Amino acid sequence: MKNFISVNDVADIDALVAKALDFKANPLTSQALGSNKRIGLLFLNPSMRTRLSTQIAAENLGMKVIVFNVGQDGWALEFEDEAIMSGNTVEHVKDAAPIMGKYFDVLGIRTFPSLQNKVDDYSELYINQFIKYAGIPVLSLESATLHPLQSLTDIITIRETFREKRKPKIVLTWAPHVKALPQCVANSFSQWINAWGESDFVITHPEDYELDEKFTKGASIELDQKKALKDADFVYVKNWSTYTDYGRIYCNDPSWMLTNDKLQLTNNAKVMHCLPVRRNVELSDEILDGANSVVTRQASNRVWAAQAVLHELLTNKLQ
Ligand SMILES: NCCC[C@H](NC(=O)CCC(=O)O)C(=O)O
Ligand SMILES: NC(=O)OP(=O)(O)O
Repeated sequence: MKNFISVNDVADIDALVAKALDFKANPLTSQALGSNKRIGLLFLNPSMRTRLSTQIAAENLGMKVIVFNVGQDGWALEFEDEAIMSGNTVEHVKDAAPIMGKYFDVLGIRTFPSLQNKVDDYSELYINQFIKYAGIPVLSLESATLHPLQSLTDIITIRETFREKRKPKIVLTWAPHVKALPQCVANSFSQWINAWGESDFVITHPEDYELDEKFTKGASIELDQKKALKDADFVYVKNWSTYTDYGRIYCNDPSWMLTNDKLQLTNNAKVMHCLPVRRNVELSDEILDGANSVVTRQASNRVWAAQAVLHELLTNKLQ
């Protein structure tokens, strides 16, 4: 694995999940691999779980870690090639990234979409510019359209929670929110679950909230949430803003929020969410505090996902 930007960088999802679960059982088995290696974690946007879990994962592998809140503490970066930098941006990624490539062995980057310009966001300009100019492996800590460390964690959590021989039914359901949020968690979850191919996968959302087909192709789309939830083994709850008419809130119908009543339709489903979550807007207290929620387990698995991926990046780098 050269970079970790999407599921397309993964040769074998099940093998990566197995590696993560091995690290969960024995966190410190590969301390020598990362010794004398340094990772830089660049945040252009806020983060709690990704920031902490990736640091812990890197330390478990013996790496040194520097976290840099570029968005807050660094010079404002320019990403457009041939830009005339007479505005607010101070330093071009073309100048900054090669320096980071000298300071670090691996570079992690967290960016969000603007939700203003679909073409720009979906071109993944920021992360691609870092890949182009840093010259070292780049790890997505969530980008404009995808969140691969989250999705790997989600599959790890499903794998360790579901013990039956048959394929689980997994439902990704849209939920209400007060803000226009990125599509990245939903895109990425769809992309990974489809590539994994080990489930009956259904996506449910209000009309006009369809995601980019590039990620959802292979899933069944069911606009009736109650029908979709029937016999589900896992319900993944997430808000996203509209994709087609980009970055808008068309619906804020509170009846889309998952409640215990709706959970009755499922096969006693485990409920998942990437977090952070707005309680009693996106997900009810009764679900989050109830026995079916696995959100804390899911977030704790972020360490093992990051550790498995860093192990792959370091192993590839040493070859
Ligand atoms: N890193 C995981 C999720 C990040 C982002 N959530 C947010 O921006 C929440 C903001 C708020 O609730 O105000 C999202 O949904 O894609
Ligand atoms: N789920 C997730 O990525 O959380 P943070 O935004 O806190 O990193």
